[in-house]
Amino acid sequence: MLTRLPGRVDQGLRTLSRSWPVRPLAEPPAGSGLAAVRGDQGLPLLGHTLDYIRFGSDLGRERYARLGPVSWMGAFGTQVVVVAGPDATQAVLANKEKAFSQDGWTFLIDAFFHRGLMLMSFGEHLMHRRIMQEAFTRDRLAEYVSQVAPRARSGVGAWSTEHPVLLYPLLKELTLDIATEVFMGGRGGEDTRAINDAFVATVRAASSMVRFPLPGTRFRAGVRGRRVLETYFYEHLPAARSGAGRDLFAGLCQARTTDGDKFSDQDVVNHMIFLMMAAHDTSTITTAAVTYFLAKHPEWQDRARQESLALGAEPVDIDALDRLNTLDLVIKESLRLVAPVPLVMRKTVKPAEVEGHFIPNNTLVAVAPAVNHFDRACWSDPDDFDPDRFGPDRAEDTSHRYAWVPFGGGAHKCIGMHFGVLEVKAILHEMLRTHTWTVADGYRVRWDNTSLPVPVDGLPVQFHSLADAPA
Ligand code: HEM
Repeated sequence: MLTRLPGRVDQGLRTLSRSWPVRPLAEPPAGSGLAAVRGDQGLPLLGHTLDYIRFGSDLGRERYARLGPVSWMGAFGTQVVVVAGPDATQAVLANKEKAFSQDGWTFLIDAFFHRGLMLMSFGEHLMHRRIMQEAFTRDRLAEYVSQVAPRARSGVGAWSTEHPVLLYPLLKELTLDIATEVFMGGRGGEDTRAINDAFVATVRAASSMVRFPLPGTRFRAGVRGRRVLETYFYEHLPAARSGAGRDLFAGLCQARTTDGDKFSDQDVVNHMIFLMMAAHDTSTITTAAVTYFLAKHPEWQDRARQESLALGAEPVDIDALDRLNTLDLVIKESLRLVAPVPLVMRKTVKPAEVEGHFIPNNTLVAVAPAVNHFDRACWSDPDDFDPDRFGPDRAEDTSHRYAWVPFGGGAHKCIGMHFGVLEVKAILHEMLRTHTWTVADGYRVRWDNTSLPVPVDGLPVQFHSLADAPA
């Protein structure tokens, strides 16, 4: 749908986006020496929602170049301060003065992901994070990988090579399947379809334009989906609590800090619902982006395949995945070019200063990691696909601590980062070991930014079985 817009409509939207009168958000306190944050409302009510959906992080890049690292815009029916560039990102995410809470997320997704780890702030967050960390140790990750690998194998093995397939929905199905295994230990397998539907409804609702449970809306479906998920997890909780299961659900039940802190039943259920959401779309988007870039750059596909074939046909374990160095470079580059979480939300709990700008109390703040990923001060030719930029000789990602931030930074840095990359690697390893793939000549994927970026057209890919390849 988005791709069919004629070029002149895009051009008109771009011109409109830049044409609004720029004004200060709020006057800084007299004598503070701080500058006002400058920006514009955009369309009444909608603000810049439409241009964001259309242009995604390109909108952030344009505003960063024009308005600097701290600006504001109308969005989500309110005013949002947008922070971009590595120094400003560091100021917000490192949060030294404790001026930024997670309530920026609460505003958007609390109805569905109530009391997930990412929605907690300060002392309470720290306590919950310490407990959750126990479910993400390397030993635990090794167990999860041992459950991912067979699922990846059977999933990829079933994909058609007869004609082009829409990769994105296939990957979504596969990652949901993997989640049922790794997160739930296959428990409640008979309910998988209903749970998947409920889960999809909650995720879709998070990006709903309508923010009330009116009949027929995504929001209402999401609230219902949340209820289904709660019932489901509470039903399976006693078994997860009592057994010695090695899945994530059991891991959260068993997690204890050295001080003996542990999760209540309610905590476990809330965290599970959030974790499913946090893990699912992000890993799917990353796998889709890597597949796309490898199709566009067959020399990298070949290079990655050599390493996968060298591992042999045994299902991979965590140590084997760690040896796939080329895939590591490609995944990092794909996460740079297509950051699955392009905005990280915060809200001020007191007046704050970022890069000499004054942000009033109670203001929504959106940090834009995707903009940093194209900053010419950090990256050479940032629009090019060039995985070697992450190699030891160039290490462009170390040009600034906050140059490469697909997983965020500071106290809320993604707790599932290693698991996410391992899952993406396990799927791609299986794809590389068994197939080659291409996209149509001249094809360029377009990302829909209504929620997290997803390929507008489902990403058509033609797979060829390696078994059929000439020797
Ligand atoms: C490629 C995959 C992933 C990407 C790009 C990603 C990205 C992010 C980002 C940017 C944040 C920071 C949010 C903030 O600062 O407010 C975050 C937080 C989080 N992620 Fe991920 N994520 C990925 C995979 C996963 C997976 C697989 C899991 C779980 C198994 C997970 C669980 C979480 C949790 C629980 C948080 C909140 C951490 C906290 O607030 O302390 N993520 N993720």
